[in-house]
Amino acid sequence: MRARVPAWRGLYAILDLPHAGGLEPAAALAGLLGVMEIGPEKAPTIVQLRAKHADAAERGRLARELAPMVRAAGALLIVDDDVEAAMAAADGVHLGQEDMAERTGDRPWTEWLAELRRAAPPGFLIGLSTHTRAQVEHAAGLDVDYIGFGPILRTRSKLAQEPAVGFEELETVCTVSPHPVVAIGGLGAEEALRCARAGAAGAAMIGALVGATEAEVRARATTLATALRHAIDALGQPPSR
Ligand SMILES: Cc1ncc(COP(=O)(O)OP(=O)(O)O)c(N)n1
Ligand SMILES: Cc1ncsc1CCOP(=O)(O)O
Ligand SMILES: [Mg+2]
Repeated sequence: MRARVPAWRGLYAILDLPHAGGLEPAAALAGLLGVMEIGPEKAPTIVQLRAKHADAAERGRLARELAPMVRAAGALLIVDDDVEAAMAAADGVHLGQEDMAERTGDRPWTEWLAELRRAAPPGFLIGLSTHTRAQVEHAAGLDVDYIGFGPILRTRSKLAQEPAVGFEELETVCTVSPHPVVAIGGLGAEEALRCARAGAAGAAMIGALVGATEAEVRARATTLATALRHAIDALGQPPSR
């Protein structure tokens, strides 16, 4: 996904901080990046830094600390919410509907995104959360690289959450979205396979990737990424685009 034609598919690992397993950010990240050992083309290449409780300075510091580890592993780092930290240190940003509304005010989203593209480095990725079909249709006219869609199921990792959308709705959205669809919310191994079958390009996870040690995180991430990769390969068809 470094180029703006996202052929990427697989596990989208979210490093949610503070880490629920109690690990330091670098240790949790090292666990997630262990999946690169199964080969970049067979592994998740995306890690998102989601640090909702950090202030801008701390998030920027975390992004700068973690980005070299992610790059050294051949993966990509996306920063949640924080355009400035993402542009300074990472490969992309993930924005939600509320993030966009706050950033754009009265301005059309297309105009603000065009400005972001001009300011951002080449290949900078922009992801947008969607929760309804109307939002997916709106996103279809926006210059974003992928959409998140969910929560597919209820999640324990986000307090204020939209209603769960389910797998049937995911399948419909995957057929109508011109952008790759990253499913999110309440996903584990079984659910991720259902997302792949529904046509999702990726499955994003927080809780399923939490462990009390780096080795435990690594084992979870590797198992999930491998299962997802096999399911996608078995489908033998491109994901939603
Ligand atoms: C891949 C992906 N999809 C959706 C989200 C959620 O973003 P948002 O709706 O802005 O909520 P927060 O994560 O910021 O609380 C995501 N982070 N990643
Ligand atoms: C950030 C976010 N946005 C929608 S669901 C969710 C949390 C996903 O976490 P989990 O994989 O633990 O359900
Ligand atoms: Mg957000």
